[in-house]
Amino acid sequence: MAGMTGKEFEAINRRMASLAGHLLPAQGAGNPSASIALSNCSAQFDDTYHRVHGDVPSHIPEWKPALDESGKEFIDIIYEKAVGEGIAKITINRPERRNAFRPQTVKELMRAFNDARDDNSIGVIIFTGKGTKAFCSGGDQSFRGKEGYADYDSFGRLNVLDLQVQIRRLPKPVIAMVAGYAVGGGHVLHMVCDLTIAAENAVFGQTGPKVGSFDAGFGASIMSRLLERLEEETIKWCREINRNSPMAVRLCKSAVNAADDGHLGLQQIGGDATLLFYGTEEGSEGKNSYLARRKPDFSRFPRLP
Ligand SMILES: CC(C)(COP(=O)(O)OP(=O)(O)OC[C@H]1O[C@@H](n2cnc3c(N)ncnc32)[C@H](O)[C@@H]1OP(=O)(O)O)[C@@H](O)C(=O)NCCC(=O)NCCSC(=O)CCC(=O)c1ccccc1C(=O)O
Repeated sequence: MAGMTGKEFEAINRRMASLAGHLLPAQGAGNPSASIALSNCSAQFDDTYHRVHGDVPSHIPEWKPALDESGKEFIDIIYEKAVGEGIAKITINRPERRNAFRPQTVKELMRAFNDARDDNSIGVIIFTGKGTKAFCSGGDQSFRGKEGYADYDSFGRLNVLDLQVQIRRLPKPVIAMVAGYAVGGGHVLHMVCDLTIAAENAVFGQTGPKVGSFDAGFGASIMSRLLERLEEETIKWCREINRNSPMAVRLCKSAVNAADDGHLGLQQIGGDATLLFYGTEEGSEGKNSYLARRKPDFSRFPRLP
């Protein structure tokens, strides 16, 4: 297991702060043990924002089982939504395999993430593993063949790569809630989330070479750990994020990833610009004139300096 450097810790702290929309105490930077302070950071502030909005509650919400639009039951995951608040929770449910993922698991995760993305009532998604021993121990090695991972109705493929991209591009914050091992492909899954909240027993690492695998993609990057009252802390972050403007949160996520993601990052943030433009009268004039078979009249829209 590798620890974080001060720089990495500072970077992740800044990343968390940008999504939650508040400043972190200065002593948090560069000190891994200061991640404990994150759990109390909103309570430490006596400012207008906190006077207006009050403290963020951390009680566990009432979770209701959810299905995606196909209505098919999930086998390898648990998909839930908090009653009355915009939080979805997606849990890998294979604790007997330390939540290793097989193709079935990955397919179900993709369906659930898709549903959470499309559900307007959801503002933030928690991604976790069942039990306290593991968040996820990576690809289930008993399903590994020469062409990748395959189960009864699939051919060999590294389908978790699609899931990684899906989470990275999903325009809502995804929080990894990690207890126990997050290793191999499981480590990569927490790395593609926007924030990781970890229990004290969390262990992060790249273990691929031990089993003749490796991740040359998102696998070798920052790591985080430490924090008690895991679910309460995670829920508190979800609620704080959900207090913010949804479009601003969406654009923050795009912006945070844009530079690292190159053309894909540009496509995401460019797509967000298109989305905003569709909501304007100027954008609508183009569509309306086309549908009405008339010339568009863009003359009433200013050419801003
Ligand atoms: C996680 C452990 C350290 C936990 O140890 P411990 O608590 O002692 O439990 P165990 O008794 O070892 O495990 C209990 C039970 O679960 C089985 N199990 C655990 N992990 C796996 C797994 N990954 N695959 C299959 N089975 C697993 C274990 O065999 C036990 O079963 P019993 O029948 O009860 O004996 C420890 O379990 C451990 O080290 N596990 C292996 C960790 C690992 O090496 N993971 C795989 C790394 S490779 C990978 O994830 C690639 C994924 C991928 O798709 C990919 C490919 C190419 C490029 C990129 C990627 C990518 O993911 O990004």
